[in-house]
Amino acid sequence: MCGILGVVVADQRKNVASELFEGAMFLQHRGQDAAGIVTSGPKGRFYQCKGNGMARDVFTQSRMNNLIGNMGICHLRYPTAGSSAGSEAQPFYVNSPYGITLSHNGNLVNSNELREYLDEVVHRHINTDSDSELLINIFAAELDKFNKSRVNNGDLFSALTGTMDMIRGAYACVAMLAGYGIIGFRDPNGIRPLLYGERTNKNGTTDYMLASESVVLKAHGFDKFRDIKPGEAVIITKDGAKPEFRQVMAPKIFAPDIFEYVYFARPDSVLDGVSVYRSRIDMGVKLAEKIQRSLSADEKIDVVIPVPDTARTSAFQCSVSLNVPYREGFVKNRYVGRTFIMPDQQERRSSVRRKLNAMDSEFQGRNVLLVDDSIVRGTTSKEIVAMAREAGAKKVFFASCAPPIRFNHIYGIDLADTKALVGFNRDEDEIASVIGADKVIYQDLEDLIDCCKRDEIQEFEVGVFNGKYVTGIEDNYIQELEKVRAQNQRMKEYRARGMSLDTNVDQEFVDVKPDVDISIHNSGDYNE
Ligand SMILES: O=P(O)(O)OC[C@H]1O[C@H](OP(=O)(O)OP(=O)(O)O)[C@H](O)[C@@H]1O
Ligand SMILES: NC(=O)CC[C@H](N)C(=O)O
Ligand SMILES: [Mg+2]
Repeated sequence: MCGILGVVVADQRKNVASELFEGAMFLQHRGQDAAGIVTSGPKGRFYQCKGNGMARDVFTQSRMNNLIGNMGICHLRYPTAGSSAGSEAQPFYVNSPYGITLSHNGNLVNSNELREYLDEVVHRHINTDSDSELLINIFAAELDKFNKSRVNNGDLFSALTGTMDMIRGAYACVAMLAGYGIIGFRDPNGIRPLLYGERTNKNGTTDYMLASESVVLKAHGFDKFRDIKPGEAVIITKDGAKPEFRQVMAPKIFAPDIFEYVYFARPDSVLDGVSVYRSRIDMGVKLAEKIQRSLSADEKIDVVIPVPDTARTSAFQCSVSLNVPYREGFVKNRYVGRTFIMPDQQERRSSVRRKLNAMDSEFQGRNVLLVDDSIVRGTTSKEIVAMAREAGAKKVFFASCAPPIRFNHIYGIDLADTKALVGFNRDEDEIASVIGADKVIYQDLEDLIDCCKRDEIQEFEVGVFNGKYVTGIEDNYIQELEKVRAQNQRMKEYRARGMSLDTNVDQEFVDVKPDVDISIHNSGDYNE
């Protein structure tokens, strides 16, 4: 689940790069694997800086100095399709037609079909395994159909209609046309979030921002903001004209991904009118009710302890509702990022202990209720339960604000293959025994939906819990996804064992891209 951002400032002499960098810091939790900025400056030229790593590592001062122009877009990547190769870092760029660059959050679920079309019908070269590269090329091919030396807003909107007719899946995007402006659009189910905001300058001019989460807009003074609607697009030109909005595709069932509220988004964001913080408070209330129904009289809880960081809001409310003391029994190392979105399982496992440390005083001789937002692979929960026992806990109950995750997430959250999910083919007692807890208590799906539901949103994308995906998927999509994930994983292990691909080529790796590959326009390398 990536973070995307776009800014156009009215003052044409100003460089927008530093504002994009600061905005990226507010979206870092959405993607830690790669970061990129592209700006558009004089003569309609693009200036790019991107590569693997966190924003602060990729966007060094000297690189930032080279990013000129009063408009630009940014991307924080958490790979969910293809690999984590440097060449798949975004924004993507195509030079024809007009020079387009694009940042994508989400996943396309008809990649095979699109790849075939791009190759056989419109003859466009695809250089990576990324679905986002397919998306930018489909948009470029649609724009090409006008065969004009210059396009206008109407053409761009029509090309987006053509693009949305072809692509299937989840997508919130910010694109930029060289020397022209930035474009935001969101899939017709509104699965992934995207907001638009305005900031009025002292001289009466207006700056514009597009971002994945409201927290960026607020922090940067874009205080007039709203969500882009499902199937809607906006074009913000660099000349200061009033932005134009258009419904480029009729909206379908409005079904934002519920996982944004469970785990992904920052608590201080409001997405599609729903406060992430409030929804997590409500999750704590409902979870407490479920816990009361699930525990017998002799299963007494002495203390509620959150699994930092995301679960803290719900855990606190849960303790209030249960009328049981709340204690921060695990201290989080603030220098370790989110473990779940790390691409490598080995790294995820060792990170849990580096990230969290148990204080014996809060566990010793007590029956503890550990509260987490979700249990995915069980990596965190297994370690956490062991740490609670090592710290002297008598009984360890484990509660999850989300229901059991039993299916793939196919819209931009790399939740692991079904077989790697601890909830796959296991009931709650079996899960408790795998993670070593005395009991596991899960939120019911209807309750979770109730916590997020508002008048305007009645449905949510909840495929990870029930296997029903709002867009449907192309045949073999999941098998293909799992195959590529497994190949990437084996490739990493293969390299970790120091085996050279040149001397010992395994047939299955022949079509897997190396971790660091080069390309012409989308190179992951950057110059100082
Ligand atoms: O079952 P697992 O595979 O371990 O995944 C679930 C855990 O991963 C996430 O935490 P993470 O450390 O990524 O982020 P956080 O600090 O925001 O809680 C999530 O909040 C759970 O704690
Ligand atoms: N998490 C995301 O939104 C990822 C976007 C895109 N599918 C990629 O892998 O780069
Ligand atoms: Mg967590």
